[in-house]
Amino acid sequence: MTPAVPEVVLASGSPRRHELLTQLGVAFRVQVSGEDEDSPETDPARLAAELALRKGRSVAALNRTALVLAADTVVAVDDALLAKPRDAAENAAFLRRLSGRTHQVFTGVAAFHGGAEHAAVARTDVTFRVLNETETAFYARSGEGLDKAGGYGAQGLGMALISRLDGEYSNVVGFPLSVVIGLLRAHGVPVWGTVEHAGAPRTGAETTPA
Ligand SMILES: Cc1cn([C@H]2C[C@H](O)[C@@H](COP(=O)(O)OP(=O)(O)OP(=O)(O)O)O2)c(=O)[nH]c1=O
Repeated sequence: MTPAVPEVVLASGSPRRHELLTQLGVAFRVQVSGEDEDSPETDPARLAAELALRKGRSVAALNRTALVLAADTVVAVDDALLAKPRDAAENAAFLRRLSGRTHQVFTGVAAFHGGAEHAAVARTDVTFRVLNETETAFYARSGEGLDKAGGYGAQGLGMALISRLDGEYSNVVGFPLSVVIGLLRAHGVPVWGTVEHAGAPRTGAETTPA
């Protein structure tokens, strides 16, 4: 009996997530839930998991046989959570807050398949150089940070703001590949053309007779 390879549905509008999943050689469809991201949760790791689960749940309900993946990235500095800046002025304020210190990026990835759901969270510590006002204003005006949690993109010009990363880089840009690859393999989806079961528990709903 060969386990069936489920269709993969990515419940995310993030171009970074599309690109990273494509790079793994996974064929997938995009369906976005448009879930509202408000939550009273203040713990960043729990918030990232909760929002990823919320983003994926409604899409999973519409795609019961597929493996549905959703993600959420949360940037935390001290006790504050930095969402996507509203405008360049708020983006500059975020950068001043991050300048010369270490903050945490958490991405929750949720997987839904055969009626079961599961979320895992990755953490990366990111240290910013001390930024002067000219570079803060320049970066904020570039607009690059506006659609990104924390107000910067480590994959773009924002790379120049960072002096150190502790943890997985792909997690910072919104899709921790170690977690994603583990989830794909656990559900029998080939990564780079290879099916390699991670040994995670499989439910009857995930297998069909060959
Ligand atoms: C810190 C950081 C965040 N980001 C991005 C990743 C996410 O797309 C975004 C965080 O917002 P999210 O709410 O996690 O995701 P999204 O709104 O872009 O997409 P969707 O809800 O449809 O899945 O910030 C970067 O691209 N680079 C970075 O360095």
